[in-house]
Amino acid sequence: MSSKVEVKTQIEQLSEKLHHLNTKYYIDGVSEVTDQEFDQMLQQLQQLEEAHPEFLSPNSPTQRVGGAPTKNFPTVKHEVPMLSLSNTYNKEDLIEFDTRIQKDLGIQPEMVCELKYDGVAISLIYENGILTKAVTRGNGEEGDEITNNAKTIKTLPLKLRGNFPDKLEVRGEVFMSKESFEKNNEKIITENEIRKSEGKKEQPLLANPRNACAGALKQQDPKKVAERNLDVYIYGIVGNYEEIKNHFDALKTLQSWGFNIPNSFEKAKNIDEVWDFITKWDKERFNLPLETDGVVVKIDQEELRRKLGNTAKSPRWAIAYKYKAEAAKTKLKSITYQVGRTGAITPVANLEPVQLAGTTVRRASLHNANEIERLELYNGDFVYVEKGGEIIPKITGIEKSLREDEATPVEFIDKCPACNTELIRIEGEAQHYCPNDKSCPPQVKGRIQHFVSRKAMNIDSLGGETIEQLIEKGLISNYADLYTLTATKLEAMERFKQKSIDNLLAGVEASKQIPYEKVLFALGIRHVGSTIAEKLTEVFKNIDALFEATKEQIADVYEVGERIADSIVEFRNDPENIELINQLKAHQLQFELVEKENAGTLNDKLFVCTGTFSVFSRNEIHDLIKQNGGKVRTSISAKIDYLVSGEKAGSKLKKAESLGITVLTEEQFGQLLKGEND
Ligand SMILES: NC(=O)c1ccc[n+]([C@@H]2O[C@H](COP(=O)([O-])OP(=O)(O)OC[C@H]3O[C@@H](n4cnc5c(N)ncnc54)[C@H](O)[C@@H]3O)[C@@H](O)[C@H]2O)c1
Ligand SMILES: [Zn+2]
Repeated sequence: MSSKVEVKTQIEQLSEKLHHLNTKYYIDGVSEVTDQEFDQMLQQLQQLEEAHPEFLSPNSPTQRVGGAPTKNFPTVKHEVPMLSLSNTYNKEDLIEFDTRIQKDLGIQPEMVCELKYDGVAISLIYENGILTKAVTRGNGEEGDEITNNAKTIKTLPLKLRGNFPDKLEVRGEVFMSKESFEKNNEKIITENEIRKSEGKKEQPLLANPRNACAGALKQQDPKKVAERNLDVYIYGIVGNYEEIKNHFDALKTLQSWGFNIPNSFEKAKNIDEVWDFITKWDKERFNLPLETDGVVVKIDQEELRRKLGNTAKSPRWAIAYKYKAEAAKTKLKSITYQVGRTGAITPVANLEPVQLAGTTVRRASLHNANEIERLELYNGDFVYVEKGGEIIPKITGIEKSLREDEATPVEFIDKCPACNTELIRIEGEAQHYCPNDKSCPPQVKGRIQHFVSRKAMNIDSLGGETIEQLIEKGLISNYADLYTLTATKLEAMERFKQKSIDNLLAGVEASKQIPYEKVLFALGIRHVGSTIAEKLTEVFKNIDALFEATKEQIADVYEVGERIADSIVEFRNDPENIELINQLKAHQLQFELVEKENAGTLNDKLFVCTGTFSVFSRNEIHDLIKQNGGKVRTSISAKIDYLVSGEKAGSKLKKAESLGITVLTEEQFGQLLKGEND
C-alpha cells in the first residue's frame, strides 16, 4: 500500500507529464511517446483519480480535451462542446463497453462503425446552406476560427444542395492524404535545394500527415493552406432534427447535401459484427488514401445517445478502438550518441534497413539510458521497431531468443562524443548531459541555431552551415555576438554574396522587434519551450521579474512546475548567462511583455500590404500589425492609413499614391513599430 502522499505525488507527476505530452502533440506536432504509451499513462492517471477522488483536479488531463485555442485566430466558443473519444486497444474493453451500454439501456442497441480518420477535428457551421464558420476543436470548449483556411479544402462544400436546415452544424476530420503528404515533402525538398544555394535556412520536412495537416491549418495565409491540398471527411451532425433519428441516416443525409463521407461506414447489430468490421479494416485500411488509426463505434439511435450522455471528456455512447502500431524485426548495428543544444545526449540506434508501414527504417530513437536499461538492450540484438507519430520509429522490444551467447549489454557512454567531457546526470532526470556548455561545439552551434529558429528570433537568413562558418571564422561564439556582426566583418565569410550579407544583417536587425515571449524561448533555457515561455511571460512581465522571482513563485505558474523552475534558477545563477542577457539588452532586444490591450502603437490604424518583402514575410507583417493594435485590410481606399509596400508593388501602390496615402517601406514600417515615426 502506498501512502497518500505518494499517491498525490504520483498523480501530480503523471499529470505534469501528460500536460507536457499534450502540448508537444497538439501545439508542436511532436509525439515523444507512442499513442499507446500515452493512453496507458492517461488510463493509469484515471484509475488513480478514481481511487482517490480527493486528488482529482478540474485541470487534470483526464478532464480536459488535449488542445488549446491559439492567439493567431479569433477564439470561438462551441455551442456544443467538441469532446474526445474514450479509446481502447483491446477486444475485452470493447465487450465491456457493450455490456455497460446494454445494462444502462436495457436493450442491445444498434451501432454504427466508422473508420477513425487521423487528422484534425473541425466544426462547420452552415447558414442557409452557405459555409459561414469553421472552428477547430481547441480545448473542446473553444477553438480557433479558421474559416478562410477551411474554404481552401476542395472536398468541403461551400454551398449545400437539397433540403438542408437553415442553421446546421456538422463535424468532421480535416486530413492530408498520403499522396499529398508525399507531394508536399517532395516540394519542400526541391525548395530546399534553392534555399541552400541562396544561403538560406532549409525548411524541415513534414513529419507525418496528421501533424502536417494541423500545421497547415494554423497558417495565416489561406494561399499557403491551399498549397498543402487538404481534404475533409464529415462524421456527424450536431443537434436534433425531426427527420433524422439515427446516425446512419444522418450520414446518408449529409452525403445527399454534398458532404464528403467515405462509404466505409456500416451498421452493426452486436459486438461480434463490430469485431468483424474491425478485423476487415485492420489490413484493408492501408489501401485507403488517408491514414486511419482505428474504428469508431457509435450507438446509432439519437434518443439512446441522449439517455447515455457524456462524461467531462467524452460521450458515453461511443468508443474508439485503436489499431496497434505495425512492428518489424531487425538487427541493431550500432548506437550513435547525439549532442543537443542543451547538452542532452540522445542515443540513436542504427539498424539493418527494414520495411515498415511503407517506408524503409534505418534508425530508431532510444531516448536515454533508462530506455536502454528498460529494454535490456545488448549489442547486436534483434529488435522490434514500431512507428509512433513520428518519422523516426521506436524500439519497442527485443527478440532475446536470437541473442548471441557472447553478446554484451549496451553500455552508455560516459564521455561526450563531441568534446570528451565527462557526462553528468541530474538527479531525477533520465537524460545524460555534457556539462561543457561553453565550448562543446554542437551545443554552441545548437544554441545559436535554436536562437535564430522560426519560433524564436526567426532569423531565417541564418542556416546551419552559415552558423558553423561564423563560429569557425571566430565571428561569433554565442548568440549575443550576432548583434555585433557588420558588413565589414562578414567579408571574411567564404562563398557569401553581398545579398546574403544584406539578408543576414537585415534579419538580425528585424529580430530586435521579436516579442519578449519569443526572446525568452530563444534563450534556450533547458525545458523552457515556446508554450512555457508564453505562460511565464504572462506572469513575469519582464525578464528581471522572472530572474528575481523565487523558485516557488516560478514553479507555481500553471503547467510550469519544479523541474522547469529549477532549470531557470540554474540558468540565472550562471554569471555568463547574465552577461549574455545584458549584452542582448544593450542591443535592444525585447525583454518586456507588450500587453495586447495597450499595445496601441498602431492604434486602430488601417494597413494594406503589397509587393514582396525581404526581411519579413507578408504574414509576419500582418501579425505585427495586429499584435500592435493595427488592422489589416486587403484593398486600398481613402480610409486606409498606410500602405506597406515591398518590391514589385503594382496597382495598389499607384492607387495609394494617387489618394495621398502614406507609403512605408519595410524598414519604415519597422521604425513605425518602434514608435520612431511619431
Ligand atoms: N503520443 C503522444 O504524445 C500523444 C499526446 C497526446 C495525445 N495523443 C493521442 O491522441 C489521443 C487523444 O486525442 P483526441 O482527444 O484528439 O482523441 P482521438 O483523436 O483519439 O479521438 C477523438 C477524435 O477522433 C476524431 N475522429 C476521427 N474519425 C472519427 C469518426 N469517424 N467519428 C468521430 N470522431 C472521429 C475526431 O476528430 C475526434 O475529435 C490520445 O488517445 C493519444 O492516442 C498522443
Ligand atoms: Zn560535449
